Amino acid sequence: MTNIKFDISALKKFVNENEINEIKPMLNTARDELLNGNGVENEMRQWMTLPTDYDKEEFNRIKQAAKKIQSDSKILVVIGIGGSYLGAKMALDFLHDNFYESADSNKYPKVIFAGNSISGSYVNDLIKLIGDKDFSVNVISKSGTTTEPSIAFRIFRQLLINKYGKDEANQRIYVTTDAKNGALRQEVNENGYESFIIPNGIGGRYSVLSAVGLLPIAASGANIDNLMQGAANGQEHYMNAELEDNGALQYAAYRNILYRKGYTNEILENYEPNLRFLAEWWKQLAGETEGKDNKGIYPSSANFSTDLHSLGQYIQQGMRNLMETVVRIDEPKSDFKIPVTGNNNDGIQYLEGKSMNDVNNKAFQSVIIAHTNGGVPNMVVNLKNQSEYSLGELIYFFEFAIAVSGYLNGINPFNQPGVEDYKQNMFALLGKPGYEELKKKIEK
Ligand SMILES: O=P(O)(O)OC[C@H]1O[C@](O)(CO)[C@@H](O)[C@@H]1O
Repeated sequence: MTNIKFDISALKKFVNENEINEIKPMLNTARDELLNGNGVENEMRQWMTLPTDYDKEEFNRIKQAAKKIQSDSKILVVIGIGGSYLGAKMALDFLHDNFYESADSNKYPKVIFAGNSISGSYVNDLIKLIGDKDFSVNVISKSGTTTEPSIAFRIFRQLLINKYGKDEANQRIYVTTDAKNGALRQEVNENGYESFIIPNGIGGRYSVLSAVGLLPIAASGANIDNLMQGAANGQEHYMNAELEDNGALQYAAYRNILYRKGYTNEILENYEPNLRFLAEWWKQLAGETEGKDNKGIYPSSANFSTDLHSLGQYIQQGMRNLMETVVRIDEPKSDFKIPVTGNNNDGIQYLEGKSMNDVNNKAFQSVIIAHTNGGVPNMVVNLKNQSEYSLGELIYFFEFAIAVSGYLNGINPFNQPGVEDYKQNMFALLGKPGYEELKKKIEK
């Protein structure tokens, strides 16, 4: 039993039946490469068994740390970027109510993210928000040398020291990093911070079910046992089931069939505002995994019905290189009845007393019909609900599908060499020692 139903009924006019049979042998080869480890960079597949094979002692320490943060902090500042940020942010939004960050009554600390931009204004605003409130810091970086989180850590560590003194500040800093290497590991060794490990065989974008995601998620009051159980269910199913019964494999197959026909851009969509960051997380997962060797589906996102009033025009009638994947929630967290007012000045009297979820669902159905008529293939990931368990399975669904998709498209799904190029230039322009030659070259 899975909590996801992958639906391709809107693809009929775009994909012939024989096409899935034609791609199946290649898909199975890609799947086997992933499962058996005979693909490139096979040591980076530790995420695949993480939901069942994780450090239980560390898992308990994460829960203990979360309890301590809940008891002594009103704010947890989570510092990280890319895979060291997006998974936790996505999960928090997905699991909590839409305004959890601004709710004063929350019995759990607000979890606020930092170190994911180089904005001085953002830092000032966050310092203002913290004010005289008690806070802790969870700094997350596998390399320990990423510029954005390094800057933020300097700032918020100093703020902690100024407020609490060095000894107590050290008790309020939680570090998630490599087991042995990197600047942060050295800081842990020097200062005795509580620390958690990003396993060697897990890249940032596949790390949400490690301490990277688990500590912020647990600190926010969400249930990480259920999250892991849902992911374990996903692991069991998607690693073993054959194509006919395996939504993740089907998703990998169909998006590649479409890609090869010229649908080079995929838009991940939702109809619930707190799924916005699901797409942000997915964009890194898909983009860093697949976009290399001058190929790969370009991952983008849209939030409906909001963006039907902005991007909707382009999707309906713009360049026909788009495909859409909708993540739809079968049982939304709650519903609201449209008020009865007794007049029709706004023209929506016919909706009086109707459920907003029903209206939302009709919007979803209408969009699928309109967009497919307009020449945009649509796939739907139906997810049962927004529980921790369902999210765990959804995370596994996408990780597995995108990794298979990468091998299927003949690239290394586990590296990201292209990200380095701008960094080299930035280091040179900022005058980092060792980059003198490059600086001269750029300036010339
Ligand atoms: O955890 P780190 O080492 O700070 O890296 C953060 C992110 O930066 C990247 O390396 C790209 O710059 C991502 O792959 C990664 O998720």
